[in-house]
Amino acid sequence: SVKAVMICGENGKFSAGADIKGFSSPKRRGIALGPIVSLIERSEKPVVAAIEGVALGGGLEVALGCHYRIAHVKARMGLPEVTIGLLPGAEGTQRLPRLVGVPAALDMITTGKVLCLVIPPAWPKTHEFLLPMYLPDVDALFCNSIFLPPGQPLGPRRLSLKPVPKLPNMEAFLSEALVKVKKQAHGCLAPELCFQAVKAATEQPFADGVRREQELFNVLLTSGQAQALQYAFFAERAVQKWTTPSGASWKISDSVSLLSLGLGTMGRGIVTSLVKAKIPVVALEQDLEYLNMGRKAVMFLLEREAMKMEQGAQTLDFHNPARLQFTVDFDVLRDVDLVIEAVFENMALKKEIFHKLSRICKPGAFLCTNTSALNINEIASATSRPQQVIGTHFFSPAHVMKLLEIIYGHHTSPTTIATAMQLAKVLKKVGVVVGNCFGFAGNRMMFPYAQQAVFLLEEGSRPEAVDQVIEDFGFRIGPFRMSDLAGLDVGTPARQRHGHRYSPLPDLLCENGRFGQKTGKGWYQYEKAGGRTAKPDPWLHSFLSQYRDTHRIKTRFIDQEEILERCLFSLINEGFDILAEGIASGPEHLDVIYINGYGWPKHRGGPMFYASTVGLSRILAKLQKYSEAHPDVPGLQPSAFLKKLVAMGNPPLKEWMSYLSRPNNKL
Ligand SMILES: C[C@H](O)[C@H](C)C(=O)SCCNC(=O)CCNC(=O)[C@H](O)C(C)(C)COP(=O)([O-])OP(=O)([O-])OC[C@H]1O[C@@H](n2cnc3c(N)ncnc32)[C@H](O)[C@@H]1OP(=O)([O-])[O-]
Repeated sequence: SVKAVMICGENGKFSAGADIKGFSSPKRRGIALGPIVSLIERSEKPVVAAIEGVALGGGLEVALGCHYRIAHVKARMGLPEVTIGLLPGAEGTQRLPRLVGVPAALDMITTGKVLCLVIPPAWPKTHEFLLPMYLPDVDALFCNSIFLPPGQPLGPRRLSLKPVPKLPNMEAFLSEALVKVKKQAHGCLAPELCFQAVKAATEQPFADGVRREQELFNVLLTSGQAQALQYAFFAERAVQKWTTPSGASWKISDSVSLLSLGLGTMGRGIVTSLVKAKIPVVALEQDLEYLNMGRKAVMFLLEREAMKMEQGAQTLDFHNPARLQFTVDFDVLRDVDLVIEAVFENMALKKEIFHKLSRICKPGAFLCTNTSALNINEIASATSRPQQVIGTHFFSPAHVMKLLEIIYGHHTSPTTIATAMQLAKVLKKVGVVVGNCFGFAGNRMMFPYAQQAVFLLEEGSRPEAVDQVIEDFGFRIGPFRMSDLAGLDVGTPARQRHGHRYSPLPDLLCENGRFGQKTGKGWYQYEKAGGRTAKPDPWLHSFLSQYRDTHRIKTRFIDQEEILERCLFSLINEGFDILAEGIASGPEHLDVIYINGYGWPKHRGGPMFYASTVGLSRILAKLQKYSEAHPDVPGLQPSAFLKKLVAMGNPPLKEWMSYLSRPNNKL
């Protein structure tokens, strides 16, 4: 008597796919999802997938095995397996191309993009995928089952029986698509294997394609990259549940409307970020000249962002003064809930501004500083409300980079921290709460890394050699290309004197007018000032050899392993000190910071996860070797916490913090 079967989710969600936690456990439980999807498809009764909320991964694959799919207009669908180092393993790589064609299927599966329904006016009702049906009451739909004309044969509704739509130039299309997939993978395996699975659908019958899909899935499942990406998935969620040594925790939060202050490079990106998040903003500059320059830059960025937004998605309303206003008048700050200061990295200037803010802003207003390293407590001491002062360290370009490092001072209240975390969420950024020290967490780990890179030049290497090793590891950009991009005159590595080795190389280049891309030469040479194409520079090579002669530095050939280890292990070493001091509350926090703020390759999980895969004993042994060779470089002396973990038998990353009796919190 059954007329049709309806598969739907609960709580307004269809399904987010397989339980990712299940993949990391060696003994994966239960039978595979693929055969279940095929069983659904073989049903003699019509099966309809009623999609609300999300249909992701295995969830969408179940829907593809149904004969009909109907979706709520706000439903979101995708096959995001590639983002966790896998591929759709329930026959999705074979069914999706049969439904939407190879180009669309490849795009979805190799990028993991999640699609919203964009309902064009003249929606072709025959195109049943993403059929825009409201589901006010799934049961009513079920009773009516209005979609299923009686007696319609189910054969044509079974995607596995449908041929993959042909392309006139399939071979050429696929080879071009493969080049693009490889280019965007940056060393990550999954995108290319996703491509291979979809390619199999164009060449083999369904059953053979499914076998090929399973082979490729199993290769990825056991790859270290899948474990690293799944670790990063949960780490990004773990950092939302922040706590501080003083006992503040994530369970409280507040809403904000806000004003940003200062329109330097960072300020422009921050304003753009806020306007994109539909937060009313007033941008304030020191004088009209700077204000007009800043306004022009912000409007340019916003025009570009508006063009990038999907057609039909909400537009950016930034011509409306109620949404975005520019001024030089400090008095405008009276009514705002939150201020973000983004002026020059000068403590005296920041204290002067915070003193002024403290007098002008309403009592409940939060005062945030975008400083990248300066002492939050000292800035807060210039106000009468230190409990409402916090660091909100954006990363350049602020409207693109996902990381927002949130730094609490000694007096910062839990509500202030929670409000800053809420701001990160509203800006669709990843907020990470850390303690106050020079360089906080991210930059503090970056100092020894950048310092080692320059020392390697002194000892015989070249910028292009160091950058090559770091970029082959998976970083988008090596330390010297980064330094040229940021400008050598901006924040050179922390100079350590008092008997500790330091390198004047960056300053000497500046004295030679070599600031990087902005002057057309720095560690590399460029086609022109502002040029982007870095070319090795013979001038620099001879400058380095003269420099070595002057300082009587005996040069030697430095192999790739030493370059990688001295840069990354010194960064990781600093991370262990940061954990021991309670500046960060767990290794996941440092990994999320590096993945989202410094371009650490996500498929390697982050510096601390990477350390756990290399093995702490190996890292300790290498640091001991390098610090014996360079006794005047503190950054290479192994962290006491690292030594303790090795002495305790290399516990897994999840247990590291339990070995800290009580972090000697410096706050
Ligand atoms: C066979 C098949 O081919 C293959 C092999 C697969 O199917 S592989 C799996 C493919 N599916 C995915 O990749 C989807 C991943 N999830 C998401 O994209 C998002 O979660 C979301 C669905 C869009 C909701 O976002 P949200 O912002 O509203 O909440 P949240 O904070 O992200 O998540 C809320 C809580 O749910 C947890 N969670 C979410 N998705 C999960 C999943 N797939 N597995 C395990 N836990 C998950 C998450 O850790 C958090 O836990 P806690 O921190 O609260 O303890």
